[in-house]
Amino acid sequence: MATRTTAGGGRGGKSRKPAPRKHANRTRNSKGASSARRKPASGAAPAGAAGAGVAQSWPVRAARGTWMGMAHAVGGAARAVGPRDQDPEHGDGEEDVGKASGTRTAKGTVPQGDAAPQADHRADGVGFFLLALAVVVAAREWWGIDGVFGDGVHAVVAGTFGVAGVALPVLLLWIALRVMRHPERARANGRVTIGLSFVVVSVCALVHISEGVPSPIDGFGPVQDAGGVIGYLFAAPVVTGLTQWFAVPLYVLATFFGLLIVTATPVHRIPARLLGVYDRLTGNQRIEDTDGPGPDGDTPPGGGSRPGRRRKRKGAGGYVGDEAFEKAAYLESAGKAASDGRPARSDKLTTQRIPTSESKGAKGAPAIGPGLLDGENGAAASPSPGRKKSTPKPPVAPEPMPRGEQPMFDGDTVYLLPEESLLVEGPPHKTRSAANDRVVESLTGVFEQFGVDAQVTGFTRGPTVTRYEVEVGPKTKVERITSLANNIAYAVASADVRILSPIPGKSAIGIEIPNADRETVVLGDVLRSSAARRTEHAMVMGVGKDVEGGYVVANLAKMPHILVAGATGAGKSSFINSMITSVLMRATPEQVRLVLVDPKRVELTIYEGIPHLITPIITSPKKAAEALEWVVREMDSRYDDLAEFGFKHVDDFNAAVRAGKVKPLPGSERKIAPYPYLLVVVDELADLMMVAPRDVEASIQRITQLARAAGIHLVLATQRPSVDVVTGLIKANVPSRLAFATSSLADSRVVLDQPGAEKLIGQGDALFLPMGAAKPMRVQGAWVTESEVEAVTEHVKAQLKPVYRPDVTAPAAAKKQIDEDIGDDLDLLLQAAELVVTTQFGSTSMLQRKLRVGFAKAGRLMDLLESREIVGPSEGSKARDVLVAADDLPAALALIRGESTGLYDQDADAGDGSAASEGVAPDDDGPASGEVQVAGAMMVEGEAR
Ligand SMILES: Nc1ncnc2c1ncn2[C@@H]1O[C@H](COP(=O)(O)OP(=O)(O)OP(=O)(O)O)[C@@H](O)[C@H]1O
Repeated sequence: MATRTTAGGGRGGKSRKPAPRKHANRTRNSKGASSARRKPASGAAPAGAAGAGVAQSWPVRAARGTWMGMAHAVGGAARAVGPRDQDPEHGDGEEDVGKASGTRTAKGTVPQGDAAPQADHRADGVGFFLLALAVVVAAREWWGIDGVFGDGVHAVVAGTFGVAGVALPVLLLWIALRVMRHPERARANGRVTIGLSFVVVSVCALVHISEGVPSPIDGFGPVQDAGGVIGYLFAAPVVTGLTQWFAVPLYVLATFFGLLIVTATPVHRIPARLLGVYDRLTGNQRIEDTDGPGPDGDTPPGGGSRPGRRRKRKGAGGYVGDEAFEKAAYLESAGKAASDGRPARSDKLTTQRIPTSESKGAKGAPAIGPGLLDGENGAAASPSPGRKKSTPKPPVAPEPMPRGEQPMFDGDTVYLLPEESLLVEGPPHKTRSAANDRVVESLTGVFEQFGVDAQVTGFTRGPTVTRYEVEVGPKTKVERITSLANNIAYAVASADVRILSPIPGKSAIGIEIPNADRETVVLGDVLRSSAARRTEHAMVMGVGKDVEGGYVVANLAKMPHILVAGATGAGKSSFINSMITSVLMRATPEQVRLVLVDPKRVELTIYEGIPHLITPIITSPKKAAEALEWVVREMDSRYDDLAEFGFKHVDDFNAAVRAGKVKPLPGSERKIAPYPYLLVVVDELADLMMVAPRDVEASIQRITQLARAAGIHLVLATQRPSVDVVTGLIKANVPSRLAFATSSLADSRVVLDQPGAEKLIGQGDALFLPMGAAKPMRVQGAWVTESEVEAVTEHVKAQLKPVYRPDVTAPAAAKKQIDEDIGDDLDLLLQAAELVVTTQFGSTSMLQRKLRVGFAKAGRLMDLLESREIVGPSEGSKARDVLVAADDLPAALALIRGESTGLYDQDADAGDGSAASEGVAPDDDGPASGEVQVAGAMMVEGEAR
């Protein structure tokens, strides 16, 4: 079996030898060098065969200059007419068939760097030549211009292609326009040439057969009037050997095949492509693929409503179903390499207007900078000069914002997403290297040595590991291979050999062996891949590359929460960096807001001051615990709004708000605006679990159970995936997992519920188990350098200052009046209550044993439980009666915590956090609830523009 080529290396297949990295670097350097060399010539001299260093006489230079001047003028005109599709993968825009017109650019995107104008020049030269040729051929073949020259042209054209030569001008014109309008698509030229060759040869052969397969021996005239020399050469042998009954279908098929190659259409995508062509012709817009796009209500980063998308996805009731059950991870399909990706986003897509707030004059604060209005709370909203200053400890809880309201970005500001060019391109993907061949030899050697009837039938090379496929003979037990694991490891000199038996979906055993020459997967390439471009959802992040070299991206909104774990140095922080950078690259602060918790104090500092933050980066675990409680309140408050306006998901609510369908209740002055997604990132869960395990666990549980529909998503990272940090409760509610190398098998089991992560090789090598997936997929995490992150954050910070919510890290005003007699024992008391109620066994000695406390302490806890009517009075040595049923445990715990309303009782607590803490009347008070400010933050009216 041949090596599968899935990424960067393109679809060259077996024949294409991947360039070693060194060579790739050299190529890039030489490109840089040559462009530097050419700089003084400033576009006059094309990159040509003459070479920059060869001196040319002035007539030659003048002729070249004139030619290229004309070529460039024509090329420029060709590029200026109409929209140009941008497709980085295939260089052809075929992928874009059926894509919403909003993804096209009116101006077109010019390839970046010094190489871009050079490429344009070269392309113009070639294109202009082809154009001229088309005119010459048309002059003779169409308009019958006579003369010696004309006869010569006819002899060549008709002699070669026969009557099919009539179509040559059209073909030449198409190629010329393609070359001039899309110089960046040069990489696809090989494919297009092969496809066209198939078409031309087949058509000539068919024409020749239809004319009775005339032979040049009988005179050249009939050959010219049939399929020309090409037609003869291809038709005659097949017709002679196999009759025309075979030849005709063969060449019809070959024509069809050629067209598929030219348009880069895999057979299974033919219907979608045809549909796309139909849509294009009729101006219809629809989702291009079944598993691609984000949930309804996604707005393209640049706004712009997408009627087709909505039409297809919206059900009759307007609710699209539980989008979270759609796929969380997108994989680039085989062959869709994107290492040649260039930014395809139009200016339109990267721009978002943040409109002037004519609303809420009472609350609006004065502008503090050009185009910027500060938020409600001047002090809290000012840019954060440094963490210490930006997180002043208020002596009293600051005045919270009204329920549902979020800080607004005001002002007539145009927000531009960062240019994709801020993220560098990585080296091309290798599909095979000498190291792979050596491993194949070693494996074969091991099988021979131990007399096992097995063969390495192929391999797929990923960036970090290669999966070698082994097929065993008919009477050979699969276990014989697995039992050779140690010998294989010895033979290939690597301890990290992982055997998959079988490879899912294949009758073959997979042996994953680290590459001696591993590659770095750069985030920029992942975000430019077709997998990433398939959806414009703001919460899509670049994950990395899988073992087959295909890019993997994931939609954080569909995870809907993820646990990231791995030993120190395994790559968690790098993953979080890639994730946040992905969000910054794709989402405006109006679309996604971040709560970053960084108890380690070093990892996330670089993001301090970005406008996506809803509160300064939280470094204190205690404040982090409070922030989680705020998230719970925020979630409740969003739920209230959804219920009030009759929506089930924040996406639907947002879509309705954007469509102007959500009106404030009569008498209310609420300014209704869409909610942003809220992404809460905790970069060391263990630190939080140390300070307030119960509170943190309770908040996480509540958020993870409910927050999905409210657009709130958690990312929990830890280097200690032990059961006391990742408790059963947390695990049960965080469905997506990403395990980097763990230090033990037990840790791997905690994260993934299965072994495997302990065999990973670190530095971003990970097992990814998105929600709903049966088996984890191995990925090499995307890498983004600090300077790239800095460039991106500088870009976003330069445009908007963060507008912080003042109440995120403030303890809730209504929070718990913990009884004095409990003192510091709250956590223990809660555990005691839980033990007693769940076991229905009121024994002091049990508390002693289970909680590991002394007799005196256990007795005191029991007395406290008695005073709260959880257990009955002491009956000597007998166990006490338990007065609370297991079902009522949450309410009992809430009572101990001093929460006036049941935190766990959803109905009772709807609006509690907000109403009680924010001093507005509770929901059931009609007029007051109508006056509550809505859902404030995200004024995305600008999208309509
Ligand atoms: N995706 C990646 N690609 C290439 N190298 C990586 C990748 N991820 C991590 N590394 C390498 O591993 C080193 C450690 O990574 P990182 O800091 O992300 O680990 P960590 O798991 O966060 O560790 P800690 O828990 O100690 O913070 C990085 O400095 C980098 O050299």
